[in-house]
Amino acid sequence: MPAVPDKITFFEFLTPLVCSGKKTITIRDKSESHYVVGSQVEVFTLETDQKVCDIEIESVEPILFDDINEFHAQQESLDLPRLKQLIKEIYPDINELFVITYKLIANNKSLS
Ligand SMILES: CC(=O)Nc1ccn([C@@H]2O[C@H](CO)[C@@H](O)[C@H]2O)c(=O)n1
Repeated sequence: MPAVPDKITFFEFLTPLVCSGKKTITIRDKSESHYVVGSQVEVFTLETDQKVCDIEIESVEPILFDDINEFHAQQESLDLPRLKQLIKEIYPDINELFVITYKLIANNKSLS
């Protein structure tokens, strides 16, 4: 792993939201919290490892699962119950998570 991570994966079904600029945060565990503010990161689909767009990291902040709220859901472009369910599926026993905020820089494909 490079000192400054330059790649992030998302579930394929979420990548249109990331690459259209609708989804501007992701919530990850500690192992994926080492992104550096100001760095550029390539976005790939988890399932097929396809590059879909580039983002720039704007912030990385700790959060507890119980503190995830409507505001995060809006930034995720997901319903809050759906977001919490997804996070519980991905990180079943983890309470200490990180909100990674990013902005879209460039698109690889035109997503319609
Ligand atoms: C290895 C890998 O790709 N992991 C993950 C982990 C999370 N997520 C999404 O981030 C948000 C907060 O967890 C939700 O929208 C999740 O669905 C994702 O797409 N991919």
